[in-house]
Amino acid sequence: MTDTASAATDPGSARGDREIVIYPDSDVLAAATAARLITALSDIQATGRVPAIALTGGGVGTATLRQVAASSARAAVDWRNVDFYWSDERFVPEDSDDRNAKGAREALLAVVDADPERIYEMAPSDGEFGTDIDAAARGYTEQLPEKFDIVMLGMGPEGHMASLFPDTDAVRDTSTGAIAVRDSPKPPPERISLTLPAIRTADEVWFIVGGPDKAPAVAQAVAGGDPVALPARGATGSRVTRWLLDADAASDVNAG
Ligand SMILES: O=C1O[C@H](COP(=O)(O)O)[C@@H](O)[C@H](O)[C@H]1O
Repeated sequence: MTDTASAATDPGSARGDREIVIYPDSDVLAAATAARLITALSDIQATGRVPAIALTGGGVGTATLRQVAASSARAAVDWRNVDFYWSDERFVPEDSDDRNAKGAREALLAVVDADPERIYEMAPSDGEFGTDIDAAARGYTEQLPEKFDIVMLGMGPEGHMASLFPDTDAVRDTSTGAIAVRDSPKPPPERISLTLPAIRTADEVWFIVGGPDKAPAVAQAVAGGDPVALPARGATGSRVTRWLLDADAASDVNAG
């Protein structure tokens, strides 16, 4: 524990370890997560492997990528040898500002000159599958790695992560792949998402969550329970699940 962050590890959690790290605000959360990401990717590359990572959209998720791009330590990573996937995507035209991939490209991938052959974007609605969202989801499933090293996730105030929302067919899906989501309560309605089993192939799952509106869902997620009611409960890494929080998002966990 330091004066800027506190950490707790729960080795008794059902699947892998769980770590909760609390940062004073969302800027520090993004900067510290960027540093963590650079170190994690560089460590995997040091073993001779190409890391497979699933990126997230969302406010703090994209801010984290900007912080990676701004860091001089980013030179520790060979960015041409990282496989980039997404945990979810909005099924809209490629140039739409709603695209998580567009945000990631602008924030990081274009800056570090990532290898286009290693950037696995979910198809847009004007891409190779046209408006056939099921075909687009199947196409993505075929591209997925056997397992991820790291899956990065944001979380909504109602506990959704990726594009798996409470009490939906999507969060109940037991396939290991990507699926079409047609009725997202958060716009835009059409999305593609990794399923819970696909997320759970990851060695490490990182939730990156900031803001007071997320506090109740964070507390409910870390307390455990039914993932159908609160999808974030079901997203766990086989080695570790990290909850990387700002103080506002963690406020109900502290109160507990
Ligand atoms: O719609 C989405 O929302 C979540 C959370 O976004 P945030 O801005 O509230 O942090 C995000 O993780 C997901 O990728 C995105 O599609």
